[in-house]
Amino acid sequence: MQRKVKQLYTLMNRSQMAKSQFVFLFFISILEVAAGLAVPLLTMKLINQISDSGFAFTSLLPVMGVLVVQAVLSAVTFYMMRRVGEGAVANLRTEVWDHMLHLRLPYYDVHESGETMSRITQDTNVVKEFVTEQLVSFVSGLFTILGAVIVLLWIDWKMTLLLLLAVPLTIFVMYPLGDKMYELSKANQDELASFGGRLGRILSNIRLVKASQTERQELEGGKAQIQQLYRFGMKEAKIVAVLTPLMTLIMMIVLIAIFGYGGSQVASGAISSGELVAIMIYLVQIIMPFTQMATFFTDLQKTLGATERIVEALDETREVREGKPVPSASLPIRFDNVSFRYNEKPVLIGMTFTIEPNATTAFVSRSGGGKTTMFSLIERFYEVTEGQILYGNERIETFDLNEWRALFGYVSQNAPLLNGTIRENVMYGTPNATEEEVLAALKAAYACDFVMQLEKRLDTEVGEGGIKLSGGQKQRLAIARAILRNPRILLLDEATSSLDNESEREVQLALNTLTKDRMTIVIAHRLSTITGADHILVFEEGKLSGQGTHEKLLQTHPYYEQLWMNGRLEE
Ligand SMILES: Nc1ncnc2c1ncn2[C@@H]1O[C@H](COP(=O)(O)OP(=O)(O)OP(=O)(O)O)[C@@H](O)[C@H]1O
Repeated sequence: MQRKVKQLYTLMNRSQMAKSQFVFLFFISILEVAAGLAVPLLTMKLINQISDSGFAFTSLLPVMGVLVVQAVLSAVTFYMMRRVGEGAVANLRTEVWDHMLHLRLPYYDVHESGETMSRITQDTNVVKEFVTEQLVSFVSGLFTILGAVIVLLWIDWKMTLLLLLAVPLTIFVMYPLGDKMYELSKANQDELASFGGRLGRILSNIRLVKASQTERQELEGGKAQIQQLYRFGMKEAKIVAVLTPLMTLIMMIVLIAIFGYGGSQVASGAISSGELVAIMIYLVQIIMPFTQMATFFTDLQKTLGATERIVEALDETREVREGKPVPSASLPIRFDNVSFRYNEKPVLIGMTFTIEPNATTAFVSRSGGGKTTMFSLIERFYEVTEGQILYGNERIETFDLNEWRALFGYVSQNAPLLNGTIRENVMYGTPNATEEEVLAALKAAYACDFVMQLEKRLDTEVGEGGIKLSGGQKQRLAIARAILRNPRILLLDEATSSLDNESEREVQLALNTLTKDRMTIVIAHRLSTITGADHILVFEEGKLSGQGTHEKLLQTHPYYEQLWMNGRLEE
């Protein structure tokens, strides 16, 4: 528990919560509490005065004055409280978002995006509600209780001790329930995150779901999780349902005891009726924050659960971005005895080869042979398990990551598009491009004609993942994006796979312009598209089994020859 509270404290510190504002808030709430504590005393005075010398309007003024001051202070406290809390949580969200964007790719191999989303939105929201709503009212409640108890001790210490009997009783009730609440809320948040993950996964593949008619199956899966969430909710409800009336019950018992005792004191003349009224108002002032504290502790437990999950995510390693500047000359990329595995199974074993600048190099293997993995290693999405990859004579990990990734343009098999307009998609990664440059890139990618026929042209929305475009159109936009980026190194993954003959010819022409005098690495699925490559690397079983030009390989490499005869690489 202590460790978790410390975690929350560190997290709030990390969120750069404005300390000066917090201190100001603290003082204002003390003032508010002081004003509140003065009210019963002034009321006592008023009643005593009325019973001594009758009612006079002016004797009301002090109480009214203090009530107005208290109201103003309360408004300021509320506003400041929200300001500090909202500010802190905005910073926290920014930090989590920033962190998520810069995590190493392997994190996303094991965490679903929906789960990550829930961390950024829901967990931070739990922290926010706690900081903005509970924390300060807890502090001012604590002051109110302390102040009221001190004044009560002064008025009648015996009665106050009777009142304080409620404290151990309450702690006895609250502590075990609070622990249970913590476990529940963590399980609940985890389930919610996993439900978010499911939603993201299913909704982004809704076409597949419909085509496979798996709506019912997905509904059942979702329903099971919804039911689980319901059960958690109900368990939580049971605890709160018991806790709140239990607290009220304890308070009522104390109240009745005080009433009985106080009444007899007034009857015997030991205290005045003004004093009894003051005692009663103090009691109300104490009871209100006291019952609130029951939810404070359950909320604290909930918040600690959320905090732990945020801290877990923030503790994940980020990509190291700083490094040497990348040399300005085009240099070869060399794989020097590189081995790589994602988990247990090795994907690449002892690879040694060179990719020359200003040339087109093609990777050939059966499906699953590790071609995409090599792209990922070159782009530094993953790190090699053994050996090294060199740019010139330097290991690629030593370069500044931003500069390194800026070298690449990537056109992939499934042409990823983001939701947004055609313009936004082409300019993604090149935000400063001019209208002319965008149009030139579209033209070079043979995409200008179809874009100009669209009603809104460059401002046409492509839909989620480019759903409103054909496969070939998407691919040509991806090529236009790469052309606009004008990268030093071009990575092509089966760039012409979803085009008909006519578009394929056009795109091939565009690619020829794009690849000219540029280091280009192509993943080949159909050998016909790479016969003209300067250099072809053939991989088998995770190892390099041959290299050379198409003609040379046909003569010297039986496996390559066999692939060529088959005309296809897929199993
Ligand atoms: N993120 C990952 N985590 C674990 N294993 C992976 C991951 N990505 C790929 N693999 C595995 O690594 C092996 C190589 O995959 P890779 O995608 O590099 O092959 P590929 O040659 O590009 O395949 P294809 O031609 O079918 O696109 C495969 O066995 C695949 O299952």
